[in-house]
Amino acid sequence: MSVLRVTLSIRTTLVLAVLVAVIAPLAIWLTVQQNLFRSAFQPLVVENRQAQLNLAVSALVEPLWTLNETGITAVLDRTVAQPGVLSLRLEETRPTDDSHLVVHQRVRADLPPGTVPPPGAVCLQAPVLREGQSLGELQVCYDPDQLDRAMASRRWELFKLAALQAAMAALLVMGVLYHRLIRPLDRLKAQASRIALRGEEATMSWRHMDEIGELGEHLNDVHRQLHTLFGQIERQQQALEKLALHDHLTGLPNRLLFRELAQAACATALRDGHALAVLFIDLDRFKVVNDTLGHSAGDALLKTIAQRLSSSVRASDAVCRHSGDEFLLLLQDYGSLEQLMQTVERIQREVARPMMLEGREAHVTASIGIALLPDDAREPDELVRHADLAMYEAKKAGSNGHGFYRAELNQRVQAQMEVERELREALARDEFELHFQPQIGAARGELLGCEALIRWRHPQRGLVPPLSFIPAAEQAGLIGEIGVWVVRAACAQIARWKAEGLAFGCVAVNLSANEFRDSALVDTVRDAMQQHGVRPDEFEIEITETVLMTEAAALRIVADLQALGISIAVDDFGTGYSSLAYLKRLRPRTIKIDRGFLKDLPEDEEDRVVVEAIVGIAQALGIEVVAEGVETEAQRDYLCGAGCHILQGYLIARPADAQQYAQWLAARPPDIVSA
Ligand SMILES: Nc1nc2c(ncn2[C@@H]2O[C@H](COP(=O)(O)O[C@H]3[C@@H](O)[C@H](n4cnc5c(=O)[nH]c(N)nc54)O[C@@H]3COP(=O)(O)O)[C@@H](O)[C@H]2O)c(=O)[nH]1
Repeated sequence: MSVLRVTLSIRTTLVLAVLVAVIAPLAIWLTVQQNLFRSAFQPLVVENRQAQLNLAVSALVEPLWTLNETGITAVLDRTVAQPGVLSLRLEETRPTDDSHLVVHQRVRADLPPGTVPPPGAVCLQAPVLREGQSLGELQVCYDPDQLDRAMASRRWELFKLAALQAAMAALLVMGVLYHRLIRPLDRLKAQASRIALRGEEATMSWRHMDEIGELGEHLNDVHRQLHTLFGQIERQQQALEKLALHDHLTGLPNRLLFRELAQAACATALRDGHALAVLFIDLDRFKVVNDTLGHSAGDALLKTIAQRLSSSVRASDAVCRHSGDEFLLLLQDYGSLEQLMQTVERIQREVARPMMLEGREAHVTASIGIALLPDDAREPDELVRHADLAMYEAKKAGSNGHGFYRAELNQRVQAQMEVERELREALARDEFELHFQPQIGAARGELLGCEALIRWRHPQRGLVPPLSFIPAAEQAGLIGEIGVWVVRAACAQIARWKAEGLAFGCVAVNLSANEFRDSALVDTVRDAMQQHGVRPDEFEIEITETVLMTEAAALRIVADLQALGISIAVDDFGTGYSSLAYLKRLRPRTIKIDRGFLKDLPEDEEDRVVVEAIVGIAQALGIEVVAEGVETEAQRDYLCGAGCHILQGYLIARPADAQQYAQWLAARPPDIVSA
């Protein structure tokens, strides 16, 4: 069903309605009036005509009798001038001479002469009698439209009167409607528009408390409520925006806002040729403070540093918390490089000031990397990345340092990223392989086992040693996947040797510190051993001392591995913290003296002292000592004499792939030590 949409405004509708309401009754009234008039005046007209005729006839008796022509003419002229009379005709009958007929005719002055009676005229006639004797006959003809004419004239008068009344009524009604309806409606409309546009001045005063006035007051209420509501929403929105763009702990802009500020600042600096620097700040020793004094102290420290950084630079510069203990500074128009360095040193001095946390004095320092626009980069993300690289480089040189970005840092990062990409591909293409280096008993030379050492068979570069890719894998977060591969590959190899009937002893694998962050390592090892039927005495894990010192979860994971029956060897012993407390708690099966202590043996006295001390401690704790990197017979003899239990090194065999190692096992002399 189609809906007819009426688009007439209320104003137009009301005007039309008022006009119809005034004109229609007026027209009806006029029509009724006319009919009433006609029916009332019709008989009067007839009577009036008859009376006129009678009057004229009476008036004619005397002149006709006396043959007074002047009198006759006067009566006739008077009669024809009567309203409604068109013409008259008097036939005179002379008493003296009947045969002689005198006829008098009159026509109304505005009619052409000779038309008696005019066509369509209503004619009345009567004899003129004197004492029963006929003196003549008078015929008077009347205008048939006399009444209509009279009515028309009256109708026009009535119409003018009625129109005047109607106009006055319409004006009155329109005036009332305008003041009480149309104008208030217009005001309502304007008020609603202002509310819709959220105008401040939307409240209106309403004098008449009629329906529209009440509606207007309601709108005032609505406006007040909306105003309050919008105010709340705006405040909440501002709070949300602040939350989204600011760090909730320090209140500083976060990296999102920093990016926006930096974008605008870079554009202005490039346009105006001004200097601009981005400083990447990383706090040294924050982790130590956080770990020792607790997280609330760490939070307080970050807030203090945020205040110190903000007060160290101008209000036009931007300070932002990037993440954790990292901050970004945007220094606009910093002046000369010398002035920039003064600012950097001021920041470092401010950060390094001691502070009281949890009743204890604490202090941290700042490592700062600096990238400059436009020399180092032209857009914010790149400036931040380069400043980060410079900070990383500065930190490597020691804490509380600063350094500028250099292009070769980026090249190094590019190379690192390339290695990472290649490592991912290597994992996917299974390009890694394990090599094995034997470990033998120092006293009798019997085979005790081997160390599994990873190699990367690179399609172009050939066999790549682990030190060329393990650090990159650690940085790329790929060391976990590589560790899983090593564990599974070692277990699979053990299963193959067992299937071939080879006596291989115990296989030790190397795992990095990062791998001891995730307790899933225990499941990986258990699953691999179960899958390949490896016994716990056939499998060993080598960890470095630093793992135990730096990874909080490592001790728990090591304990879980030991609970599986797997033995632990502490690698590179003597190069790290060499904490006796850890040794006592961990109880590894072996410790491996780092080959750095062996290379100048037996000549170097200090190395001899270290080796003998390690052997002494190990013996006291019931731990066996592996001497790795044994290259000469003199080293071997000294180490055997010093009490080392196990030997590993080129003197016995170089690391070899599984096939060569199996051949070595099959061909090896029965007693290599005593040879
Ligand atoms: N996380 C993992 N680390 C691993 C893995 N495989 C090896 N590594 C670590 O890489 C480092 C270098 O290993 P590599 O190049 O294989 O060198 C080993 C031996 O070849 C070398 N060695 C052994 N005997 C001698 C010797 O007489 N002289 C000499 N100059 N070098 C010798 O020592 C390395 C073994 O050292 P260690 O592990 O400390 O016993 C090395 O730190 C490996 O740990 C892996 O799968 N995952």
